[in-house]
Amino acid sequence: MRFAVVQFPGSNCDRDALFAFQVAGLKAELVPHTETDLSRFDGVFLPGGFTYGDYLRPGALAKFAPVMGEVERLARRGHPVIGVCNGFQILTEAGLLPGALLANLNLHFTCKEVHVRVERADLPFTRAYRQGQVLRLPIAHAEGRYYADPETLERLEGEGRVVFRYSGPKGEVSEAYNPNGSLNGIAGIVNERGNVLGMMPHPERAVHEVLGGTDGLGLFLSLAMEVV
Ligand SMILES: NC(=O)CC[C@H](N)C(=O)O
Repeated sequence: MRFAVVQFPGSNCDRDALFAFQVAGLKAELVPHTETDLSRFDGVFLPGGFTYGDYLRPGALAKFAPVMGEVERLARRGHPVIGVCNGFQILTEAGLLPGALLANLNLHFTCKEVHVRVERADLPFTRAYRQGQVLRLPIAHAEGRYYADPETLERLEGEGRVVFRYSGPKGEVSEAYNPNGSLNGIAGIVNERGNVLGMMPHPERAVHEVLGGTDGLGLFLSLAMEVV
């Protein structure tokens, strides 16, 4: 499997993502936001950062980048598409995932380690984990509060599309462990088809002991298990 890691103006987690793919033994390449042909890739990763300075809203300008037509095409064809942090914001702005990422309830940029519970371990992104497994991952965002209207939220929960939920170290879900005020403690979701993932925590920053943890590696190893 070969992955494209898209570099938008203002991306800052692109090289971390590339490193994570390499640690998992996957082929990945950086591609510019101006790329209009991703046909040589099997999947695409939209990294975190501050694309276009987060002007208007995070992701609101990046969704118009030339590469996004190809991202949509890959998503429609069922290829894995992953958006982390700013990448998640871009996927919601582009309409590839429902809902929105609003300003954190505390109105602060929050950079710390949190725990998330794996709610679905049967997806191309999570099959190296167990359902209910608790991961320790870093977050670093000012606008990570997941919001969706009540009907959408009910659908997401009913269809099992919440993939990661903020929790305590033992998997306890409570507002005390919700770092940004996300509805239902949602940290990551998938689309209906299960091939487009958006998440606020950074798995690519937790793939080696030297980074302080390896709990994010499972996401990349899961993709490596995928047979194309
Ligand atoms: N690390 C990131 O991707 C930051 C996301 C976004 N720019 C925010 O602060 O909400």
